[in-house]
Amino acid sequence: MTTVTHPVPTSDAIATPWASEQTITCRDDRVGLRAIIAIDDTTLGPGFGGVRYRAYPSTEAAAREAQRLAAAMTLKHALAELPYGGAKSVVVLDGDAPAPGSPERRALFARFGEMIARTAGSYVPGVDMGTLLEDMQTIRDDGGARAFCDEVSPSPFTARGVYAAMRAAAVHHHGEGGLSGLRVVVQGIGSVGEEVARLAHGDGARVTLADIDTARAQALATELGGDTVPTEAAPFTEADVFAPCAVARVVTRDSIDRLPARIIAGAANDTLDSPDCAGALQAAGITFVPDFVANAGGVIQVHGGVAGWSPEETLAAIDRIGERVTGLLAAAEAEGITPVEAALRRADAALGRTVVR
Ligand SMILES: NC(=O)c1ccc[n+]([C@@H]2O[C@H](COP(=O)([O-])OP(=O)(O)OC[C@H]3O[C@@H](n4cnc5c(N)ncnc54)[C@H](O)[C@@H]3O)[C@@H](O)[C@H]2O)c1
Repeated sequence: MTTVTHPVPTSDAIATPWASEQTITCRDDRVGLRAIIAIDDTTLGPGFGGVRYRAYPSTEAAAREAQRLAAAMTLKHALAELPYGGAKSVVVLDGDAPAPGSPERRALFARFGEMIARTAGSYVPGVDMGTLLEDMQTIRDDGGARAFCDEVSPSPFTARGVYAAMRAAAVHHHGEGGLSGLRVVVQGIGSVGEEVARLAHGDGARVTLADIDTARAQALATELGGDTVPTEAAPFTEADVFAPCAVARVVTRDSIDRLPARIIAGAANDTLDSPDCAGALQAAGITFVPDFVANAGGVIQVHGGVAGWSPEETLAAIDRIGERVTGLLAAAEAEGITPVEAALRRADAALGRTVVR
């Protein structure tokens, strides 16, 4: 049996109890489970969102992350016109994660699956940072819960959508040539960033790559005839397009004056450090494609599987992210608002309420 060292959650465990429609804590000491499920909004359908498995400095931080990411999923699904609400869960990691395929890991996700099943379909999990397709299979098979992302990785589809978004923004700025001849900096050469770099390169862009795993970035740069920069230099590297595909909040209020790229479009959730960055970017002449619009390719692919779409229909739906970006950029210009505000107004209309700005 696993030894559990987590402190018992106290009354301050949930950061903002009313931030989500429902926030559920889960605990089972026998398998070392501490988890938080945030179901942000079910107006458009069951709350769908990944299971993040990582360490947190406090229970409050874990709850905040679940609620914040769940709210972003609400926006993502509303903008992608998918019949899902927004949700997210975090499983708190204490020490090293049990190895994939180990009995400990299976017991943990089986138990979490049982707790997810109690939501009676209001929460549908998928993969996220730290979780694997096989964890979703455990949640489904041993826990008895509905789970998405249990067979196919969403990452290549997310990358395709990011590329469509980036290309649409480039056409908006530079005309039909799209990415041809432009320099694209990709920060984070993981499962999404690598494919984004390949697609941009295939479209005639020169790529500059950055990853904390410098060998990984260098190997791909060599293959694609590009170059590399240190990760912290990536946003400030001379370029036409900056694609954040690693960590959150890389665009801060005081960094905007130093960003050379005129287009920011990437996969990373929560790219802006604070909401006022959107206006500051616009004032600086930088087109920011909202991350929750650009990175919806994975959830569109998941829905294609649920709805029985053909592979062609799924890819066409992902490619329509480009048309959506074109429409948002045009609406933002016409109305004198930021692309983020244009997207939030669409979410307001879909959800029948004003979402938190
Ligand atoms: N995978 C998806 O389908 C999907 C969907 C929506 C959003 N996202 C978001 O896109 C981002 C990338 O996802 P992924 O699946 O490719 O993740 P991943 O874990 O496969 O890759 C992340 C990469 O970023 C690198 N990295 C970590 N910190 C870095 C830093 N400070 N600077 C530069 N590189 C750094 C890692 O070494 C790794 O190569 C994440 O923010 C994720 O939340 C992913």
